[in-house]
Amino acid sequence: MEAPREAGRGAAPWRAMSAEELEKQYSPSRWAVRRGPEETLKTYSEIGIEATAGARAARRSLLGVQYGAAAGEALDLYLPEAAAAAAEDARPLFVFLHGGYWQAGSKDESAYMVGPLTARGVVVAVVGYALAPRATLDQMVDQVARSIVFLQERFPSNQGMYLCGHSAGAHLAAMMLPVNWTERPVTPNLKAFFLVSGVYDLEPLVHTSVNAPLRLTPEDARRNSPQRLLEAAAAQPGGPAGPVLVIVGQHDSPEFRRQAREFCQTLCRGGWRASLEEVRDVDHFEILWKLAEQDDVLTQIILKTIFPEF
Ligand SMILES: N[C@@H](CC(=O)c1ccccc1NC=O)C(=O)O
Repeated sequence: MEAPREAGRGAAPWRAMSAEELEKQYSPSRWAVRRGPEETLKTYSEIGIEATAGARAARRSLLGVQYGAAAGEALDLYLPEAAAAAAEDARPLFVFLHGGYWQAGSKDESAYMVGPLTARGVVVAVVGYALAPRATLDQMVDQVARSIVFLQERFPSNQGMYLCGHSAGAHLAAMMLPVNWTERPVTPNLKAFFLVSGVYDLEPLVHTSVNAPLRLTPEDARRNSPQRLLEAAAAQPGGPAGPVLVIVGQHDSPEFRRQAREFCQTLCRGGWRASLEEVRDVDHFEILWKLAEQDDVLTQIILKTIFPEF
């Protein structure tokens, strides 16, 4: 059975796929090369829990800081070595959004990168957001925007805000690109985006099991697709923010890799300083859990973006 098609929409390859193939393309664990799907997801969770416990044991942290009044609107802050409190404001701020298809995952098992980044004096914020079916995608996008405003107000002298998301979190981070911050209480000092193994055109997901708790219509999907929004918009009002690194694993599925390529092309056409980074020999999950390693290639890309002079 072929995935439903809408007359007039482009010849995107996913439209010619069977429902079974589409389901597989958007099941990242089925593309892991070193372990089966179940073991992959189990390892991903174990490493996330272990890295987060390690970060909370080794670093000063402020947990469950509410950026909004609703349930789920909280973030964790991880602070570098005991700098003078005032100095914390004048540091780079790395903001992370976890994956889990907007229906799973949490800030409490996502502090993978805290060790290497705080060791270099970077403040790390791991943002939580409400999940489906309790929250809609539109509400999650608004929560992320409000968390970024909150962080800018909490760290007004920050040396740059670096927004990173993995998988569904990369989607939520990408949805910040078209935001007109003049309509928000403060304009964040966004210096770069790291979009890791994301989805940017959500319409294919409407026809997979991912959509069960989200219940997106094709219109909901298009409204929440940065690929669609940025095709129509030029670079961010007031000029493009800093570099946008669209990152994908060599062993991500062909659809995830196509989405990364096409989104990067759209950004470049819109005047953004975007680049495509394919990380060799990692799958959808290894690409993230290796951020716990100081010498990991993606850790080094992030650090060289934050500290170009080093
Ligand atoms: N059921 C999915 C799980 C998944 O896609 C996922 C799991 C953890 C973190 C991110 C994920 N993907 C997108 O956000 C799979 O089979 O790969």
